[in-house]
Amino acid sequence: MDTWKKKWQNRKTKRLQIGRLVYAHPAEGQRYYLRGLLSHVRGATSFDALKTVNGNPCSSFREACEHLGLIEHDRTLDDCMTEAATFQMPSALRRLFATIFVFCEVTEIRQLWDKHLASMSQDYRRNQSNDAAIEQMVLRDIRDMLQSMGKDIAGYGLPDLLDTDGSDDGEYKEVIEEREIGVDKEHLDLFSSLNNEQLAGYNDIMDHVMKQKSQIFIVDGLGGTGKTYLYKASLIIWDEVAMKKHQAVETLDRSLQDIMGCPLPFGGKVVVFGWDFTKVLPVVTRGTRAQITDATLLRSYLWEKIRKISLTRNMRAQAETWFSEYLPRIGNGTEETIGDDYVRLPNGIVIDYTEDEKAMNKLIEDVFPLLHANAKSREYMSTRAILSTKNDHVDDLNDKMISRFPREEKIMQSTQRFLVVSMLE
Ligand SMILES: Nc1ncnc2c1ncn2[C@@H]1O[C@H](COP(=O)(O)OP(=O)(O)OP(=O)(O)O)[C@@H](O)[C@H]1O
Repeated sequence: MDTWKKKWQNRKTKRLQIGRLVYAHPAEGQRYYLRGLLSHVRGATSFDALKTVNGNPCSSFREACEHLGLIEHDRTLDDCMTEAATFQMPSALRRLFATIFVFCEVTEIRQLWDKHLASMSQDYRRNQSNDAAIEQMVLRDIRDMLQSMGKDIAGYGLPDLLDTDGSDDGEYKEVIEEREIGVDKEHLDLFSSLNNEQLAGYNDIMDHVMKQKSQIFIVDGLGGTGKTYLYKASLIIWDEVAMKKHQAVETLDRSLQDIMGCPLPFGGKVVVFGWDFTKVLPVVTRGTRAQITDATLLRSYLWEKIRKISLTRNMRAQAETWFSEYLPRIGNGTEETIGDDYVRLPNGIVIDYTEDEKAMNKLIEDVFPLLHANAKSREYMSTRAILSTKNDHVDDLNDKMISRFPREEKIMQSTQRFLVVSMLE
């Protein structure tokens, strides 16, 4: 390699030398794009040559990078936001915007902002009609996310953020927002339909919540949204805890003791766990039965301290009496077994088996009868599903189902880098 001393000179040593380009961060602008070009364009003899793509001169290193496909065009990022807006919640869109801001080289961030502000602010619009206030709320949220990624929102041409710390009375906006969520009457009315067991459990839990509210804890040094959430919560519900390793629950116990400054279990908070140990247990890679059992909450020092409320009536399968009786027999291990591990499934829920292919087709036809005619019905498609224990079977079933859908298959490469397979008209 030659050396540069006001002009290029041959190296004096004849040994082969391999140089290395210095690193450049995307935020360094032209230097970053120049580095990109130097790493990919062979044989360029000048800066202008680097800026020439397929014989066409570009006005900047960045533009040359764009034409060479080395960086994403602003339009792809715009497409990415537009596409995400069709299925993502506004909070997820704001996070995406912040991620684009930090990790992609957007030249027209303001244009991206103007175009997608409406979709990024939909949730705020429910409780606020003032556009300027809504804009500030979105800006604040994005500012916070950028801060957590080590970037400052100022100086990029976004609207000015008014000087507030984003909280009322020192409260985090997430906490305020949570508190503002209303409960539908439909859900409140469910109380009146609880069965006796459920009602007893509900009253028991609410008694504890009321008692806990009258306790006062001395807290030393509380900070962070998560901590505030936990500190203010009257009741914490953790469903399907049977699938979790007991260490996870013990971590919550210690954290709450720490946050509440109280040595009682879970810092004195009322925590309700939902579980059913006859369902899925924690995953212990290549674990034996004993190791899996050892991982459950049953083996925790907390288990003895937990008050158990049993719900024994199967309300889901009320109409199917035989099923609501059969299922607990399996769970409790009282159903007759074949060998150690097998049980006989009633004929009514089994499809005839002759060979894999035929059985699979029969299964699809049983679960999705008249698929062709109903494929466009949301109600039909969303009320049935085939579950399988193995990914291979899922893939196989998926292929078979897709081939049965009417119209042509289109495969679209998502700008969010997922492969989306859609059935478009
Ligand atoms: N008291 C009730 N009256 C009528 N329907 C009920 C009642 N309780 C529950 N159900 C219905 O039973 C079904 C199961 O309820 P839910 O999901 O709350 O149970 P679960 O124990 O959490 O079930 P899983 O743990 O399997 O998810 C729901 O469709 C629910 O509407």
